[in-house]
Order: sequence, then C-alpha cells, then structure tokens
Amino acid sequence: MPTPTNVVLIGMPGSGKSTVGVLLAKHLSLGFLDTDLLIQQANGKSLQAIVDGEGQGALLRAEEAAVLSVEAERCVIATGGSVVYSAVGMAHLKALGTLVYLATDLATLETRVGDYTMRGLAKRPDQTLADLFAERAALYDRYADVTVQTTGLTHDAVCKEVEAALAAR
Ligand SMILES: Nc1ncnc2c1ncn2[C@@H]1O[C@H](COP(=O)(O)OP(=O)(O)O)[C@@H](O)[C@H]1O
Ligand SMILES: O=C(O)C1=C[C@@H](OP(=O)(O)O)[C@@H](O)[C@H](O)C1
Ligand SMILES: [Mg+2]
Repeated sequence: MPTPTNVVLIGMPGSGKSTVGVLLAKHLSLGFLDTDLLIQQANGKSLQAIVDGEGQGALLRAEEAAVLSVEAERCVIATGGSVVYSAVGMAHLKALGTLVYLATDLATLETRVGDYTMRGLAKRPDQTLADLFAERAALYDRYADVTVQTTGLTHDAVCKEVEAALAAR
C-alpha cells in the first residue's frame, strides 16, 4: 500500500461531498473520484434503480464493492452518505487517505436535497432524512480525521475550510 495521499469526503447526502469534492481537487491539483459513479458504472444502472429493484441492502453491498475496488493516489474521493455502514469499506478508505467529514445541520440538508425519495438513498421506505441524520451522526464522528462545518458556507468557502484544516494537520 503506497503512502496515503488521498482526501476522502464523508457526510450526509447534501453535505457537498460531490460538488465541493470537484472544487477541492482543482484547488489541490488532485484527481477526483465519486464512488456513487463507480457503483453506477459497475452495475449499469442508477442508484435509485438498484434500491427499487433489489432493495437498500443491494445498494449497500454494491457500495462496499465499489469502495473496496478503489486504488487511488492523489485524489479527492467523494463517497456516498451510506458508506459509514461498511466497516471494511471504511478501513479501506482510512488506509487510502485522510477522512474529512463535511458536517451540515439537518435543516440545511433538507433545503439542499429537497425531494430525497428519488435520490437512491440507502434507507427503509419509512425512514426520513431526519432518521438517517440521527442514525449516522455518531458514525461520521467516529470515522472522521477532520471535521469541517458547512452550514451557512458557500461551496467555495467549504473548500477553503477543508484546505485550511488539511494544512493544519
Ligand atoms: N456549501 C453549499 N452551499 C450551497 N449548496 C450546496 C453546498 N454544498 C452542496 N450544495 C448543494 O447541495 C446539493 C447536494 O450536493 P452534493 O455535492 O451532491 O452533496 P453530496 O454528494 O454530499 O450528497 C447540490 O445541489 C449542491 O449544489
Ligand atoms: O446516504 C445515502 O444513503 C446515499 C447517498 C448517495 O450519495 P450522496 O451522499 O452523494 O448523496 C448514494 O451513495 C446512495 O444513493 C446512498
Ligand atoms: Mg454525492
């Protein structure tokens, strides 16, 4: 395993992993990977189609396989919000780089995501975004090497906060 050189973004859906991740990669002169896109590429269908056809367990298994397949160097890696349910997946990501948690309050997430029912979230049909927030907060905290608050910040401001937090390590 080479020296970890990647920045791995974790956090709730809507926290900005995918959009801020691209900006961050440009600012830091790194590559960019989004594990949601790896899942789609491997399965030939959208995340929502996986959930609709085979259930949330199938999406979590597909996500774990996608994460374990990553062999990146010098990349920002945007993960899916559900990645923290996989202990082996998180161990792999930890070995690949620094885990940055984009922490965002629930009200802001609800505004950013809007209708989350078609976003392919790994949740039971009865679960709300608030339920996922409550269930996952401790997991993001547990795995984070660095936590950056994004509430009230623009994409660019979040990007700068992440850069500053990484430089301070
Ligand atoms: N800091 C921010 N300020 C305003 N909107 C944001 C911010 N971060 C993300 N968004 C918006 O929220 C939505 C979800 O962002 P995305 O990057 O896809 O999140 P994630 O990958 O964490 O689910 C997008 O419309 C994005 O533009
Ligand atoms: O939090 C979740 O349950 C999920 C979030 C999605 O990614 P984003 O966090 O990029 O929205 C995607 O990985 C998948 O649909 C599951
Ligand atoms: Mg994303």
